Amino acid sequence: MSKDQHGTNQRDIESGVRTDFHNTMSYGSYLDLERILSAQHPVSVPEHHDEMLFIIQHQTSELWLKLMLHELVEARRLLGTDDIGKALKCLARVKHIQKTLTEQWSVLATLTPREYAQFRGFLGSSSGFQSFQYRAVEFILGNKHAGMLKVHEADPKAHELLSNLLNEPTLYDVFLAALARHGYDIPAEVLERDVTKPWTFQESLIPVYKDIYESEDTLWSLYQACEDLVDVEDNFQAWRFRHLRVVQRTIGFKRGTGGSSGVDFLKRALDLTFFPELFAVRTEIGS
Ligand code: HEM
Ligand SMILES: N[C@@H](CC(=O)c1ccccc1NC=O)C(=O)O
Repeated sequence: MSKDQHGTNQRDIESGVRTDFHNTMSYGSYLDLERILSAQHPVSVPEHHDEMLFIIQHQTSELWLKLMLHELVEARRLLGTDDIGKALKCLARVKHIQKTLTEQWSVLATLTPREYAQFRGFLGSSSGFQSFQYRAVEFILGNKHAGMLKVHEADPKAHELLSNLLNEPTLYDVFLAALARHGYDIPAEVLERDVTKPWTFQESLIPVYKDIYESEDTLWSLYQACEDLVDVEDNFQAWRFRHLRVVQRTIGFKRGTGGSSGVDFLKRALDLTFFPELFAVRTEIGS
């Protein structure tokens, strides 16, 4: 191919393209980029090059967590009004956000142990354990823990959000109430449980799920909702596992800045489950 066939290698800006934003909303003003892009404040002295990666990895995670919570709250509301199809739309989005959050660990995994050690001391006792949005997502999915509120006493808005979620039914509570309205036999003690407590395994739900999974008459959207909940739990565990592995390759078995034992503490989260009956029923499913 001759050189001049490549032309100017520059795209003309069409005459219709708007270029004057003195008096009209622009991309940057709509998205408040001035604020977002001036919110990275490395604390290391002298400033460590890799602290920017560390900050942006966390900030982008928090933005995705914000959207994830927004969608989970809406999915819970829609299940409460029997808008199952619309709730599934929200859960589908949640699942994609989770995938993005899990994939983005590979960016932080480029941080070597020595690079991190060079600015870790400047982080003091701050830790992801104090992420109120992460805790809010855990709460709405059923991993309630009243003791976690204490961490947020110095931040009234975060404390209020978590306190509200602690006292409200979880996504799963609302789903089970929807199943009851659709004629499934959900025991009263399940529907009237103390929602401030973590969900615990309910044997009585196994026949309900066996029926949903095996009957030809099951409403497709209810079946799909069960599978979406399984996906959400799977994706959540995948995030926890990637966090654990990145922590292990970065700080080994050092204690966490938040005061925990570190890797060992994170490992114990892998034993937690949001929707245990949806996994247990699989043992019972026949041909
Ligand atoms: C080099 C990077 C990271 C290291 C070494 C690390 C380390 C740790 C450790 C040791 C803990 C246990 C609590 C403690 O004692 O501090 C923890 C908890 C946590 N971290 Fe990270 N972390 C890293 C990156 C991240 C990122 C990018 C996020 C994203 C938001 C995150 C979110 C969390 C959350 C939510 C918890 C609480 C988990 C739970 O309660 O089970 N971490 N982290
Ligand atoms: N817990 C981490 C520190 C850490 O990762 C962190 C520190 C400040 C803000 C967010 C953090 N991310 C996750 O825990 C550590 O022990 O190194």
